[in-house]
Amino acid sequence: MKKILIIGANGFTGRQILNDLSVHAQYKVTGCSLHPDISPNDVGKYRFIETDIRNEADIKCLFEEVQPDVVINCSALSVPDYCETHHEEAYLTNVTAVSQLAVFCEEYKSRFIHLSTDFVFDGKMFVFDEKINEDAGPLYTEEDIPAPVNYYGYTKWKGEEKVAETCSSYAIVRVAIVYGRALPGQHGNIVQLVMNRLKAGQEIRVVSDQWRTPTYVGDVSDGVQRLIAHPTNGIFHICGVECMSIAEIAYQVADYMGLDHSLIHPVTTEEMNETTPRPRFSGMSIDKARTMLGYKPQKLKEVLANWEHL
Ligand SMILES: NC(=O)C1=CN([C@@H]2O[C@H](COP(=O)(O)OP(=O)(O)OC[C@H]3O[C@@H](n4cnc5c(N)ncnc54)[C@H](OP(=O)(O)O)[C@@H]3O)[C@@H](O)[C@H]2O)C=CC1
Ligand SMILES: Cc1cn([C@H]2C[C@H](O)[C@@H](COP(=O)(O)OP(=O)(O)O[C@H]3O[C@@H](C)C(=O)[C@@H](O)[C@H]3O)O2)c(=O)[nH]c1=O
Repeated sequence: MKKILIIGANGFTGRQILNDLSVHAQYKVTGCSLHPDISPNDVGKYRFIETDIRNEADIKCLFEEVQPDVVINCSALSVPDYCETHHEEAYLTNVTAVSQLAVFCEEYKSRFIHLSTDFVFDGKMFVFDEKINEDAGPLYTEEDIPAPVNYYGYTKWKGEEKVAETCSSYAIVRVAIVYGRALPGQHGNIVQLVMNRLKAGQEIRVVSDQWRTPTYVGDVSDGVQRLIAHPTNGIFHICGVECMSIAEIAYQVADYMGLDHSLIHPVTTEEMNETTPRPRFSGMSIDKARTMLGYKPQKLKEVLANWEHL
């Protein structure tokens, strides 16, 4: 039986992976997070340990206790606006703590699966004109060199580097705009936000010039499970297959859920006046994951069609 340790198990992605893995008899799953178990109903299927990964002594106890074969790190300070104004805190969680986890993974011979982001890219290699906007152009591959435009992206890139230089067995899993149904107490996502606003008859402004490859949270979990079974080293883009603007995401939500289109107001990044810079384009190619892992994510409309059963 493989002993799996999921860090950040109260988070949106971490909880999905925790729930999915704990139903499999071949895994003995431990979830760990900073705060108490967000949904303790499923106790018995997994163990839960409260730990602060910024504290080296806590990590040591955790590894000693769990003796993990695989560590899946879904913890992070994951709000770009917060990281932009809290550099020290962001570096501590997204880089220093990750580096410590990597050292312990090496000591305990654990495979380290570490989640990262499309925000390591700046989008500047793409020329934006009418034609390319229609067909978002080439996608970033795992070989492309990061050049983050915000501090969150910088810390995630540095975290990736620590994992790659320390671990003998590792996978870096880059995801983007992770969506699905969040639990109360978890942060939401743009798909859920649009749905809630439109259902309530409220207007929403959405950027029409930021292109992403949105990722269903269940597909992240599927990709991670494939990486447990297929212990290859390196970076993997585990995201959706469709590259679309945030406005296109909003329109698909309205279309497939039968909601009012006219409440959606597309705006440019300039008009949105976001405090944190974001890459205009960060679409990632899943060719590597498709070929090496057999990864086959769902399209947004497929997830929306099944939304009530998620
Ligand atoms: N959501 C998205 O759209 C995207 C996410 N990513 C990346 O994917 C990963 C998962 O993101 P997401 O699901 O949004 O994460 P969340 O923000 O939902 O969850 C992160 C979790 O990390 C835990 N955590 C934070 N600090 C500590 C700490 N010091 N010690 C222990 N646990 C801690 C928190 O625990 P608690 O709740 O107990 O405080 C929280 O539940 C991250 O690496 C993120 O950078 C990348 C691209 C897009
Ligand atoms: C809240 C909101 C967001 N947006 C846009 C901004 C942005 O491009 C997109 C998503 O906004 P969010 O604030 O949810 O997330 P944002 O901080 O842009 O998204 C990121 O999260 C971190 C963790 C990552 O690593 C990234 O990959 C990415 O998914 O939607 C709107 O257009 N209208 C809105 O009302």
